[in-house]
Amino acid sequence: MNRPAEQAQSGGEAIAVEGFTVAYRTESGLVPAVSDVSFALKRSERLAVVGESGSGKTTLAMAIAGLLPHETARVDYGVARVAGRPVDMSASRSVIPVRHEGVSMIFQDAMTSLDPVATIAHQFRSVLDARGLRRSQVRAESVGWIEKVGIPNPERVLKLHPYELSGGMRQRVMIALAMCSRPAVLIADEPTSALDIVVSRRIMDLLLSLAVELGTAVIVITHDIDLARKYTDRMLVLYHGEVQDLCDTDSLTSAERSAYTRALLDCVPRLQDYDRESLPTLTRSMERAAS
Ligand SMILES: Nc1ncnc2c1ncn2[C@@H]1O[C@H](COP(=O)(O)OP(=O)(O)OP(=O)(O)O)[C@@H](O)[C@H]1O
Repeated sequence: MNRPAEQAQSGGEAIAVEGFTVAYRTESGLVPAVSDVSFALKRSERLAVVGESGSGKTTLAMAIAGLLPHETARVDYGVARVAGRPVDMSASRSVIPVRHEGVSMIFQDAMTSLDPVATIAHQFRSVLDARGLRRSQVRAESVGWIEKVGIPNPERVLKLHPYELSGGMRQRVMIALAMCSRPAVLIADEPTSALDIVVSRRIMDLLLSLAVELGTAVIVITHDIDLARKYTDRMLVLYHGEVQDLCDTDSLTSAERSAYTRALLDCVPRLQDYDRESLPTLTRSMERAAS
């Protein structure tokens, strides 16, 4: 994909991980969820992580963001850098996970990540205070960010609580809060699956234009292959926690792709398939792709 603004921002490495492996601690011992994942992204690059339910997408995202505590999971890796600096990505020693510096994350449901009892102004303060800004600067930046994400009347919105906003507005506030720390990497876990198709595409357009402006690399976790193909440069396909393919989005349909990736693509519903006798399943499609 050729985006001039993006090229101006690109160049530097945003994130690099090598041999990234995560296992959950359970009563019956360590259960592997992600095995030996390696990738690197430049500033403004966009990676989609796709795969069926349970393939390890969220685990990968949470571990990279630093949101898995030590009691829950063990994280092993060879190399982990964010914005060129080594980062300790072993699961957080604290019971309350501490987000890795330079990595922000947004979730499907803004209500679960916004503090329900704090005003929007308070939530901006708690992020922007970390940058050592004066109170008046925090206020001005908060107003600026609310405007940037397309919400009118920012002074009024700052006084509201999350439950007083619509779902689309909450999602926009969450994006503003995630981006105002100017992260090198933004991880968006199913950012639009709770929204209708029109709002969902608008939110993706907004998120990615901010990422271009700030030179932030974006990792989108999604089940929506069409969304991934429209909005990302590269795809990482996971199955049982293992990488099946890591390729340019444009080459996703190439015959060189793994049987799993081809089966996953075969399961994307298409309008022209309306008269298919039975819907494709991953198991049947994989058998066909492998034969
Ligand atoms: N806290 C946990 N303890 C033990 N196992 C877990 C825990 N959380 C997730 N798992 C397991 O890890 C594997 C990967 O789960 P994960 O949620 O990362 O998959 P996913 O691809 O994000 O799925 P989905 O698309 O449904 O969100 C699954 O087998 C899941 O059951």
